Amino acid sequence: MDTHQTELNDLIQSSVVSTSFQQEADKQENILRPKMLKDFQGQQRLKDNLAVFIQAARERKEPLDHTFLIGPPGLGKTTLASIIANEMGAEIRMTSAPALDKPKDLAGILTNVTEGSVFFIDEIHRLKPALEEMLYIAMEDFEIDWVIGQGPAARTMRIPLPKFTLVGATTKAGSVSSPLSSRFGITCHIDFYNEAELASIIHRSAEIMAVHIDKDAIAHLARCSRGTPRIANRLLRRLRDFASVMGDGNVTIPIVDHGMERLGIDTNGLETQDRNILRTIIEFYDGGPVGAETLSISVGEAIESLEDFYEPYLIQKGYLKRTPRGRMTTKKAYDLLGIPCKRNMDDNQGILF
Ligand SMILES: Nc1ncnc2c1ncn2[C@@H]1O[C@H](COP(=O)(O)OP(=O)(O)OP(=O)(O)O)[C@@H](O)[C@H]1O
Ligand SMILES: [Mg+2]
Repeated sequence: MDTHQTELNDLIQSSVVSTSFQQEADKQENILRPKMLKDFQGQQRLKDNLAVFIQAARERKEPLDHTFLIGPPGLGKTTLASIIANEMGAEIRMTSAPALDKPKDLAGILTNVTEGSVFFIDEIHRLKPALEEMLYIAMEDFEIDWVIGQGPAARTMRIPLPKFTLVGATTKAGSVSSPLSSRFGITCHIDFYNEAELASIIHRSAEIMAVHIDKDAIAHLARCSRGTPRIANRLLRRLRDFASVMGDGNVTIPIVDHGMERLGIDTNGLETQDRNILRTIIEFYDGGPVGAETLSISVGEAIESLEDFYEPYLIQKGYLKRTPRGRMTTKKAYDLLGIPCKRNMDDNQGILF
């Protein structure tokens, strides 16, 4: 076998994707993860559309079009990726862009995917440019260009790939290049869940976990869950602990109140760090504008978690605004913290009266 062939075989044999990222995934989370679309609560429009696209692809006996999942952390992107595979009756391979270092890493996976399977890349906005270019061709033409050998002996080989579905997920749609995002045939924006949707998620999780929680307590917990299923489930687990240690095992309104108080979560679902962010902008920067980097240092939070986790919810709830000059608090934030507002908050320049 010539060296070129050996190199090629190595590439095809190498299964560089680390499954450890999957193994490390919170086991508790996996237990509660819905497997099929019918168990995925809320996001009705998204589900209805996806159901049509999946059914149509199945009827045509084709893989589903490449699908782009966009939304803040914990709203169900990974869950939807595996639901897509389950609904298509397809295999799924999961990886995350930061785990893909060299073109070989991506090529190794692409040449190993099976016909009709789902290839999930989490945090796709972090894909390196060279890998992104390889992905363009793979997505569009189902082949990759692979350079074999070095120097004058180098040859480019076009390697055909099986037809697969790429599912890409990101919390930062703005950081994904337009050539990449335009190659997805289906784009799903996942929004924060409303209280009724969260209530049905909590109801379902409580049944799976065999936790007794009354209807009022579910509604109360839904209000405290930041519009996020992952948080709703996490809080439910903590409330189960409080209920079994401090009560009779049943999660009731007093247990929810007690638990939220101990965990530093208010009735708007804001955590200590949310209030700290708002208070810092008001007290240190006179309500803003303040740049994200300065703010992240002031509150001792990584810029990624500030931008991806904390800000989207504060913005959605109307406590914070992103302006070209930085972050600004709104009048609602002053009211929340009980700080008198001396500024005209409609004025983005922040001029005092
Ligand atoms: N629509 C839903 N119905 C029921 N449970 C849900 C739903 N969406 C998410 N969950 C639950 O929330 C948990 C977190 O969801 P998931 O891991 O899919 O979020 P994610 O968007 O991938 O987050 P990240 O950006 O951090 O990767 C899941 O384990 C699942 O139990
Ligand atoms: Mg995920």
